[in-house]
Amino acid sequence: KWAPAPSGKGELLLPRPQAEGDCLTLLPCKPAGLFNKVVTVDGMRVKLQIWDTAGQERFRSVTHAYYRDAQALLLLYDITNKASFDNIRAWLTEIHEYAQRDVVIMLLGNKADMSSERVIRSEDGETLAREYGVPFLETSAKTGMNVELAFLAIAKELKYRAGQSADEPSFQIRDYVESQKKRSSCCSFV
Ligand SMILES: Nc1nc2c(ncn2[C@@H]2O[C@H](COP(=O)(O)OP(=O)(O)OP(=O)(O)O)[C@@H](O)[C@H]2O)c(=O)[nH]1
Repeated sequence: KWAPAPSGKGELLLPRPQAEGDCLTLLPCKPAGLFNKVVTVDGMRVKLQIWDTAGQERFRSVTHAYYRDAQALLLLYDITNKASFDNIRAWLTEIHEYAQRDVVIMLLGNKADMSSERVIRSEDGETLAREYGVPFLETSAKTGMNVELAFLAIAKELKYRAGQSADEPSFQIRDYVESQKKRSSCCSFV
């Protein structure tokens, strides 16, 4: 239940709440959740076990243990919140230090439906993703835009890696995402 803080500092102990009652008042009181999602990839059912950090990332209290063994990491920022975007660099640095070397990383700019409150341009997300060589999508949990695609792309990449053989055509997750993604409409026409 208790684990060292990130960045290797070690001495500060932070809670990993497992249930509502485990929380401290200054720390997020929602338990980090585990969810299963099944996606069908080329006729094969792939079960993804998804760990939602449930707000702990805002307190930088997501410990290495949360993502050290993960095969894929979805990094989300909120397109209406600059701080959430600015935090992504720190997480990418941390992930490169502590996550598995071949972890699949995807950058998602969420709340794409909230165009009137947007402060992070789509191009800014694209530029950051390109800098780190990761696929990028803008998503909306409200409308569902690109949500299935994000999970499908991850599942395809993991399935490809698991069964990689010389005669199988190579799968490029960034190309796949670029070819499939829906873009949020920028303008309204009267
Ligand atoms: N319009 C809109 N609202 C969203 C979207 N995603 C989440 N929200 C809203 O934003 C608020 C926060 O959503 P959460 O899913 O709790 O966000 P979170 O970052 O996971 O928060 P924690 O669970 O505390 O980490 C809620 O009111 C959601 O309804 C989205 O894509 N569009």
